[in-house]
Amino acid sequence: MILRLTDVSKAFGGLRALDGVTFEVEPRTVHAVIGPNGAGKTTLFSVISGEQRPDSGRIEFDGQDVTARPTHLRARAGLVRTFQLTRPFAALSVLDNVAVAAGAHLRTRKEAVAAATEAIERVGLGAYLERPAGELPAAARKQLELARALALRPKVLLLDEVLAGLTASEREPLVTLLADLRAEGMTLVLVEHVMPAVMRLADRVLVLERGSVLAEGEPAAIARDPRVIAAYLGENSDDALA
Ligand SMILES: Nc1ncnc2c1ncn2[C@@H]1O[C@H](COP(=O)(O)OP(=O)(O)OP(=O)(O)O)[C@@H](O)[C@H]1O
Repeated sequence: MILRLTDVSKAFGGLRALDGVTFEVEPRTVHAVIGPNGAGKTTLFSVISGEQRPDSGRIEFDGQDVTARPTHLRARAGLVRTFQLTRPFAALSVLDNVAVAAGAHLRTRKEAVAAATEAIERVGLGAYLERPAGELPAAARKQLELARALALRPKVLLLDEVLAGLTASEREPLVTLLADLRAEGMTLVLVEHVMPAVMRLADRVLVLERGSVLAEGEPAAIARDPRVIAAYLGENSDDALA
């Protein structure tokens, strides 16, 4: 077990964004989190990464209780997230955007630049190293966000809708990269609406509905689960099986 949530709850006023969520992630696996809008997926990522503190419950990462640990220390230990809306420093180069992220965790600028360059090449942005991030098209910004996370050399990478807004041909290399990262030993947790990619990548799928776990299991079983079809997959469930 590399990540475990036990009975995690988080409310905003009277709204229970997370309501007693328990689940476990095995190392070297891909765990997808799906569910309708407002189900609590983003909040789940925020409490795992430490941007928000749960009201109750416990979060363990790599054998340690990190429930009260600040975000930067979780990231330094290898628990890293990406954001759905990417906000790069527009005037800085692609390299500097990633090096700034890496630099918070590495001792020297030289190490940060090396880690950043490696991550940028890995995501396929090598040709844009010196270009201002503000000039990147939307698809490349997604790659930049992924590079910022990879430069931290995560053990567990939390990916927030990294495929959203991309065309099928733009998705393809990213899906391949994620599969490669898993094969190399990284653990991935992804919030994703793109069901064919979820079905292809995920070892396990967690389904959230109104802050609670509706179902958890292997992708094929989840895609057949009548409760999941009713709550989320609906008419697209045939596509999901593809
Ligand atoms: N900071 C906040 N303050 C108040 N309510 C919030 C806050 N963050 C989230 N919520 C509410 O908590 C619920 C869960 O939101 P969350 O963003 O986690 O869902 P989601 O599954 O990520 O949705 P989506 O698929 O639309 O991104 C929603 O009803 C949302 O309006």
